[in-house]
Amino acid sequence: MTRPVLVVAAAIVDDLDSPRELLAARRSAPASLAGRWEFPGGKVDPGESPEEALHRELREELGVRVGLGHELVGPDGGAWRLTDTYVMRLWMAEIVDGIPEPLVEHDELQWLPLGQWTAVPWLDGDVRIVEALAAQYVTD
Ligand SMILES: Nc1nc2c([nH]c(=O)n2[C@H]2C[C@H](O)[C@@H](COP(=O)(O)OP(=O)(O)OP(=O)(O)O)O2)c(=O)[nH]1
Repeated sequence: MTRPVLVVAAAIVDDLDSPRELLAARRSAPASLAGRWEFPGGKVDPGESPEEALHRELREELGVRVGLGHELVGPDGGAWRLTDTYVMRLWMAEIVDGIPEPLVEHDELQWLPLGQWTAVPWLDGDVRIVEALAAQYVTD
């Protein structure tokens, strides 16, 4: 069996200490994934640490600089299995510079209010992740 490819992504929230809104990104490509929502991020390049890759992807995809919070540790060796090919690690994050825009790979961004984090059609592999995330932050 070949090793899964590591994807790193961010659950970008308005405030790491008290999240009210989560940033979801709608994929524009490839056609099989277009129209579904995901956590911004991407694959780790050779020689990069996961955190370096995440900062690079967020700069390229959204034009923002972020501060990272805790990692949402998954059930698959600490990560989240997405498909036969991909496994993902996900960090909480907060924007420290820039206004996010859908620069590449996405055609829309949406700040989802707490209580509505599962309300858009996420990629199949992300559904259980966003449910686990939402369960951490209960609406008052
Ligand atoms: N970024 C991201 N990818 C996800 C998520 N959920 C999910 O199943 N994936 C899948 C979609 C892709 O098949 C794969 C990651 O690929 P990607 O297209 O984001 O990676 P990348 O930015 O490095 O892409 P590229 O340079 O190779 O075009 O993981 C998610 O929440 N975020």
